[in-house]
Amino acid sequence: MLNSFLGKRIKACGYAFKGALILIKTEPPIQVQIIIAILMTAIGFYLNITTVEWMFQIFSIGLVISLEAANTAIEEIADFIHPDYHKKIGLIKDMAAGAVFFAAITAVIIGLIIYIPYLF
Ligand SMILES: Nc1ncnc2c1ncn2[C@@H]1O[C@H](COP(=O)(O)OP(=O)(O)OP(=O)(O)O)[C@@H](O)[C@H]1O
Repeated sequence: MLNSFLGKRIKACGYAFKGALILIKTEPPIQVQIIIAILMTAIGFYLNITTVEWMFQIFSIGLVISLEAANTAIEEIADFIHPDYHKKIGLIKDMAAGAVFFAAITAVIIGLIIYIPYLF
């Protein structure tokens, strides 16, 4: 029983990893977020930010990429369920994009709080 529980969890991790790879390979918004994440990580090393600042930066990057991934999945569902134009589909897609917007604004504010003191 434990074996099958563990086996299922390991399989689920495999599917999740496969999903992450698909997102990285095929979705330009995710690719852009990953480039920004790499750039911010390089800047973090260059300016030698503190452990707490690293924690906030990594959390912000994870939050934005995760929500971008969820937004992509919602867009896929919307297009699958209703490929034609519909006001409601537009609303659903805009709301999902709004979630990414909230995360992105939060990440920018955190970034400013971390980096402004290093610049002045
Ligand atoms: N089927 C539809 N019906 C109504 N409005 C739509 C529909 N598809 C897209 N839209 C509108 O166009 C906007 C962009 O939709 P789209 O699916 O191209 O998202 P996107 O963010 O540009 O996609 P991607 O991230 O793949 O570039 C939506 O937020 C919505 O306002």
